[in-house]
Amino acid sequence: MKILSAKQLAEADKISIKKQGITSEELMERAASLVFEEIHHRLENRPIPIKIFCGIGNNGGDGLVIARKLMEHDYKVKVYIVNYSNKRSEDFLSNYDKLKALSKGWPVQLKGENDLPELNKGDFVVDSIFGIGLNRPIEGWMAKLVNHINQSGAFILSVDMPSGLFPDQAQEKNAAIVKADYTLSFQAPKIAFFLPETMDYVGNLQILDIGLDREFIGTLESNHFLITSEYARAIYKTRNKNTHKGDYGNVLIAGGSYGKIGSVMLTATAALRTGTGLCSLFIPECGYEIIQTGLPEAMVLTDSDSKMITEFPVEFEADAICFGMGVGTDEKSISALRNMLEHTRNPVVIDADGLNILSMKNELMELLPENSILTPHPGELKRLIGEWKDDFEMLDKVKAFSKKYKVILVVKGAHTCTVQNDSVMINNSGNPGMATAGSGDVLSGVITSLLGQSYEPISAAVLAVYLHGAAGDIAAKEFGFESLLARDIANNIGRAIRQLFNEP
Ligand SMILES: NC(=O)C1=CN([C@@H]2O[C@H](COP(=O)(O)OP(=O)(O)OC[C@H]3O[C@@H](n4cnc5c(N)ncnc54)[C@H](O)[C@@H]3O)[C@@H](O)[C@H]2O)[C@@H](O)CC1
Ligand SMILES: Nc1ncnc2c1ncn2[C@@H]1O[C@H](COP(=O)(O)OP(=O)(O)O)[C@@H](O)[C@H]1O
Ligand SMILES: [K+]
Repeated sequence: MKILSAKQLAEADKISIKKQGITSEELMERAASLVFEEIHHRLENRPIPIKIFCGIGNNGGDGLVIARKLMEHDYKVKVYIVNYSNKRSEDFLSNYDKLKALSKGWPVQLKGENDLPELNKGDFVVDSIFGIGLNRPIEGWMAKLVNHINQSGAFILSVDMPSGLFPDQAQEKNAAIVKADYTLSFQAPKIAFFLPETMDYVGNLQILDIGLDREFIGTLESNHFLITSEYARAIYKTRNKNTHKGDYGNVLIAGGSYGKIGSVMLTATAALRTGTGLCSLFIPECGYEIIQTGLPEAMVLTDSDSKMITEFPVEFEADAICFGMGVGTDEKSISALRNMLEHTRNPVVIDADGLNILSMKNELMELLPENSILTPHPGELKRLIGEWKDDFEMLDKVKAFSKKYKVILVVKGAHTCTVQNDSVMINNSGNPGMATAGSGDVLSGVITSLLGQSYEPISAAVLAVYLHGAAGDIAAKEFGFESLLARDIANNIGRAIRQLFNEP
């Protein structure tokens, strides 16, 4: 699904109004009615105090429509107009009149910090102050209002955007932004919903299709996409009946050191669970019995060193190679990675200490085969690309790095971003239970497996990230966040694949 900018969405509003022969007020009625329906569906006429904060632009206009519809359904509604200027939008004004006609009274006008209304824990707040029209940070008494709403303990539903959040540009530190429990956003996701510095403002996210012109949206260019299950399904390749293990890749996973053999075991388990035909590990000698006993499906080659990798079996003909988990950064292991890169033409997967080695020995970057996949978490990423001042600069630096070295970066996090050149594919599956040791090792195994099964490198990365998160979600249903182990993610990859086809 395309992630669109505020400018593109405003354009799509305009074009849709024209093509559908409707007024902007009718479009507002349509969009806000969908929000009303979501609220009505959840509250089921319970007498919860609903407090709606409306700005004076079109986001505020949405709030007025929502208020009117809720009143028509006998909800207990109080409307506050955040009256920061006299420039009310036309559609705000006509809905203001409609609301007045219905309620026979005036909404409460807020004009300064002395007007902040009482809010209680059990209240249901609708935040309709600013949407995608925000063009500067919220300041002065309105910032105090935002903090007042945030500290109230009320349930907060934001309409289109949490007010104060820029959809597609960097935010000032300590900016006043509504911290929503739930955001109902119109038509397309906005990038700020997924970036580490701003995702917490959004709460649960739902995108409402307000029926903007599909043809026009199809023509809009965006470098940013949200990975959906439909997209993952389209990438996935089914198996023929007439087939054998040789059709599903022979992968080689090189890693581990004394005390860290578990990492490669997790990677290999995940590769096998993702369908790899033949899985071999290259590990220091100390891991031989551990792997042969713990994972009989895998084959093992050992280094001459008992505790770390010092060489690479360059004669091994692998369909995909993964290097790095648990390796350490000893000079001897660095030469093992150099040796591997000097003898490999196909894209490889580099994770963990493999990435740390690349950061230490920049010249090795030049040896990476085109379209190799690097899977840094934020700490490893900093070592690779240096510090960044905000998430947008981070994305720019990652894009530049991808172009310079012709590699794919999988920037891991709550919403993992897979970056190739200028394009960013954002993942929405997964959960906080996956913040546990070894879950990154599992992801590398899934990616390597798909690479070995002849998926295009970018498809392997994107599908793997999606399935890894979906498998984590299935595992969390069984174990809860706290008990989830990395191996549970690997063991649920099959269920995540079946779920793509609604076969739980
Ligand atoms: N016909 C349409 O265009 C539709 C618009 N919709 C709603 O309209 C919203 C966008 O409306 P608007 O463009 O009117 O913008 P907003 O309602 O988001 O903001 C209103 C105006 O406030 C001013 N402003 C921005 N930041 C400010 C700040 N920090 N302090 C003080 N003033 C500030 C700007 O001049 C801005 O245009 C969407 O988010 C959505 O909720 C929906 O009703 C769908 C249809
Ligand atoms: N809150 C979260 N939501 C979704 N996914 C998460 C979350 N926390 C961690 N993950 C996923 O778990 C993995 C963690 O990887 P990493 O930090 O390398 O762990 P390790 O080094 O222990 O293997 C990544 O794929 C990341 O996207
Ligand atoms: K809002």
